[in-house]
Amino acid sequence: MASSLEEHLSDLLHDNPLGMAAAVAVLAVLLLLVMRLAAPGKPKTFLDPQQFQPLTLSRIDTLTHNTKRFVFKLPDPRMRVGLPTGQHITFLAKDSDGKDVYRPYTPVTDDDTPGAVEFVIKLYEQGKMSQVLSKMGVGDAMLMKGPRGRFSYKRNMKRAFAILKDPADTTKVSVVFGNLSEEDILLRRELEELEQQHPGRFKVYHVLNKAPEGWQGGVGFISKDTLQQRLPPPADDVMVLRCGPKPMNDAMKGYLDALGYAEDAQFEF
Ligand SMILES: Cc1cc2nc3c(=O)[nH]c(=O)nc-3n(C[C@H](O)[C@H](O)[C@H](O)COP(=O)(O)OP(=O)(O)OC[C@H]3O[C@@H](n4cnc5c(N)ncnc54)[C@H](O)[C@@H]3O)c2cc1C
Repeated sequence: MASSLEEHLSDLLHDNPLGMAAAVAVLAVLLLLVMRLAAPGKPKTFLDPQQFQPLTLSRIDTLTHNTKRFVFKLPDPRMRVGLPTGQHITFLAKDSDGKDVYRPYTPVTDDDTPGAVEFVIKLYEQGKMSQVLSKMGVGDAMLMKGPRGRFSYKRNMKRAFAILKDPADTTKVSVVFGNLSEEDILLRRELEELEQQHPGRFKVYHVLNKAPEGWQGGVGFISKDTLQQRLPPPADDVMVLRCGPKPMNDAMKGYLDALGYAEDAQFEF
């Protein structure tokens, strides 16, 4: 039997060497695939809450006069970052004096994205981490740890912010977005696209300190009246999330308290 199989293979190779070579190549690829699938221990997610690990920068896009998108490559193209919605990642770097600087950042890619994680970061001339990020180039590494944060989102948890791609989630989102000038509005096109794709479910209202002539949105600081007009009134299924500089967050908390939003219906990142 063995010798007849050998003879058969030898005849086959002799008659059709290219076909045989292709069959061997296909078999080798299949074997590799089976070995990869069966390989134990390859992590599916990157983040480790216990330790900082380096991620290599693979692309930098300039978005506005002071904001860049930083794309980091995960160690395996199939790997995901491993960050639940609403949580953030801590970056660790050395400042110009050699001291450790820790800063939190929230990726703009979601946790289904394989092989990469992207951040949109505003860079401040005097900011410690901003200075490190400004000097980074493709191929440089940043130390990251996570997930971090007290807020974790569950579908339909509250009308807080939606997983818009989840058709079973009926959460409605109202964003009041304050900026200094029109040039400072980040991801404006993406936000407008979300409004168009989810009419009645996703709304953005822009407020500018310095508004151009003919501006349709709010002008000045975000006021108590703006919040009253643009947010759903307090209710058991309404939650307000604040994110911004401390003086602004403190002012918003005062307005939200006065408008009757309960303590546990407010969250500050
Ligand atoms: C949960 C969470 C998620 C976040 N996610 C993001 C994100 O996705 N993208 C993002 O851009 N930011 C994000 N932030 C903000 C981010 O963590 C940092 O606070 C921000 O990048 C500034 O850090 P920095 O070290 O560059 O500035 P810092 O050194 O902390 O300085 C902060 C400010 O003080 C000013 N300043 C510093 N030193 C001086 C000085 N000597 N004189 C005058 N002014 C000075 C700086 O110009 C800057 O305006 C997030 C914050 C939180 C809490």
